[in-house]
Amino acid sequence: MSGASEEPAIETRGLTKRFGRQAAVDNIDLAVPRGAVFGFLGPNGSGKTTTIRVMLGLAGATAGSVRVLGEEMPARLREVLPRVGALVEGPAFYPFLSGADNLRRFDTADRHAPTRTRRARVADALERVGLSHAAGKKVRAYSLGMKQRLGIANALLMPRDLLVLDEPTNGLDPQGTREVRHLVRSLAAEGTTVFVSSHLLAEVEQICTHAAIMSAGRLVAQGTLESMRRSGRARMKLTTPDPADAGRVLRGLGLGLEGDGEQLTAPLVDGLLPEQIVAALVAEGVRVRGFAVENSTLEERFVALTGEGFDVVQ
Ligand SMILES: Nc1ncnc2c1ncn2[C@@H]1O[C@H](COP(=O)(O)OP(=O)(O)OP(=O)(O)O)[C@@H](O)[C@H]1O
Repeated sequence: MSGASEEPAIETRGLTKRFGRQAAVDNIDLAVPRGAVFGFLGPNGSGKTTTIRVMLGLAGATAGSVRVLGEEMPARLREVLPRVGALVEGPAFYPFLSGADNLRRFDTADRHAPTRTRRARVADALERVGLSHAAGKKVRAYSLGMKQRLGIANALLMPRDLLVLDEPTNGLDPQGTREVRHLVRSLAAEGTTVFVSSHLLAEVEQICTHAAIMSAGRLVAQGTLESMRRSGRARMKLTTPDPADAGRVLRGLGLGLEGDGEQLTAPLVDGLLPEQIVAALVAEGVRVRGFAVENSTLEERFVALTGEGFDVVQ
């Protein structure tokens, strides 16, 4: 049993989904560890939603395999889905029913959900997403953000081992975004694995432990946030009143300089330690006022891997 619990929460092997000749998802091997908050990043159209749909059995794969919570999908769909909460393309709510009544309807349709505790379950889910005050309001009067949160409440009606959220903060105002972030953190603290797709880098940096980057249907990077930052090239940053001399020394060490004036930066190169750079500068009489080594940011990694800029809205 312990072996099973150590299997990744989601694992794909060679997963491919074609629409005609286009591979929307192209041979991806994704591994989402249990307990992770996993950010699934990529520009629009890179294949995130298609991957999620195939993962959840909403669409069939052209090739490859998917395991969710240690079970083969879609063969074990009926066993797996009750353990998975999902928000994909917003569920269809009845606009003329209240938020609470809509959740009750979804809960009624779930054969695993006991009737006796329905009322409390719905109230709890609404409270978790900050919608208690609007429980009795008709959904047609909800803002987009409120509908989004109601969708998450729906995914949270029953305890879940895995929560899959496709762009959960789309359309949310800053307050709503903060609430969703807070919610994701508290779910993770309770041990739920959260898989969240996003094109918002800041969001992923703030809440995720792991991330993967999609580009044109391919998985171009995945791992812990730390490892993704590390795998980019670190840079040195020098402040000196002697930029001309410093430039000469740094170029002599094989560093490609950027910047001018008193601030010089350069990507570090293999086999040259920061302390060796400082020693060489000092030996040549360059006055070092400041010296720092900075890891690449996730944004730099993303741009380097996908060739696209990133929407860094908070
Ligand atoms: N049902 C479909 N039929 C044909 N092509 C599709 C279909 N669904 C998606 N695609 C195409 O597959 C590619 C990947 O789309 P997908 O929606 O998975 O990307 P995404 O990364 O989720 O982007 P977005 O954030 O815009 O939803 C796109 O080029 C899209 O046009």
